Amino acid sequence: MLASRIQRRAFSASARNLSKVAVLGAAGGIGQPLSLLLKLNTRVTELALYDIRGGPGVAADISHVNTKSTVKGYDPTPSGLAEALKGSDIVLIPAGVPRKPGMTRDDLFNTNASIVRDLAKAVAESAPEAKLLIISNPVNSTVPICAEVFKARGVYNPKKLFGVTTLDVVRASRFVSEIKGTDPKDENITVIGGHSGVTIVPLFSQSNHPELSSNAELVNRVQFGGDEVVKAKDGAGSATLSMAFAGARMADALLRAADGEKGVIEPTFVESPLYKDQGIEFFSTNVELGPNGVEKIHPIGNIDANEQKLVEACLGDLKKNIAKGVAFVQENPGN
Ligand SMILES: NC(=O)c1ccc[n+]([C@@H]2O[C@H](COP(=O)([O-])OP(=O)(O)OC[C@H]3O[C@@H](n4cnc5c(N)ncnc54)[C@H](O)[C@@H]3O)[C@@H](O)[C@H]2O)c1
Ligand SMILES: O=C(O)C[C@H](O)C(=O)O
Repeated sequence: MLASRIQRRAFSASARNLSKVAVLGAAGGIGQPLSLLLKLNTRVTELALYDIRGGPGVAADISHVNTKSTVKGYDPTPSGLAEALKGSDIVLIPAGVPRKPGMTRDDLFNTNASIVRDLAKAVAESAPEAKLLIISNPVNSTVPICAEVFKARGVYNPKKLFGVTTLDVVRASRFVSEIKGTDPKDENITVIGGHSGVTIVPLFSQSNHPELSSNAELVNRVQFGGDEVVKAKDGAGSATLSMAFAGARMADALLRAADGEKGVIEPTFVESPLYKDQGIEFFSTNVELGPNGVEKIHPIGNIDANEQKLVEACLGDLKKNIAKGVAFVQENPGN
């Protein structure tokens, strides 16, 4: 009995991968708490923190947290960025500007598109095998930007590129638990589509509370939850702490899948066959994760008439957002 427990423990320890995780934009509002949460994740063995300002300071601070992983901050130079990326298994990108009240995520495109394009180039050159998690908005466009950059360099692997939509799932679960007086851990809400306004489609008909799909106020709150935070922060940015939590959850899901855990499923914005016939290359649904990233893309499943209308509204906007990202790289390939 004891021997088999020891054997099992020895197996799980030896089966664990060494995992280097890099955060690009690590000194920002999301980057700092995200890096801290990654420092607390025992599956992370090496944490590489890069930012155009403040990376080494954040790294020195976090490195005093007494968990086993090593933490290093890198200089804001091309060679610092390359060093940070080299050997990374997972790269998270929260670099870029956040919204102010009155702005849409698409209003961030002009600034963030080139930031993400240039960081994606560095990832394609220094860590083409890494799983790349894009947080920078507008996610519906920044993910296609990364795909184009990778394609141009012949290193695109659609199984390894993810738009992080986990915050929508986190919010949906929390908002439902507030209405129903339940524990959010028991409220698993699938959210599909993209990550902005009407492209965010919660599927309450598939949850413990199917009747909530007709609760227009709740659906609207999930779709525009980001605006709530932007308004409350009153010019000081958008969601950072809840986003760090969500980003750390997505990274953990990939780390668990890489360690061989089966049945790890998260909704995430990936290249998807589901609406390709309508010219929509990327879509978020539940995705089963494995050691190589995307293992299986789930279909949207049964949805009710309310949700069908939401999906229709989503597809139009999503198609435009994706096309904008693709066109940007084609017209502005950069260096
Ligand atoms: N996907 C989501 O659900 C989600 C949620 C919240 C915020 N966001 C987005 O995340 C992004 C960051 O938000 P924030 O609140 O952390 O902003 P922030 O301004 O606090 O931090 C951004 C950081 O990026 C750094 N940066 C800028 N250009 C860089 C570059 N070329 N290389 C490396 N670092 C660079 C900045 O120095 C800064 O430290 C925004 O675009 C925001 O809209 C996405
Ligand atoms: O709302 C934003 O601009 C940030 C983020 O996308 C969010 O959903 O909170």
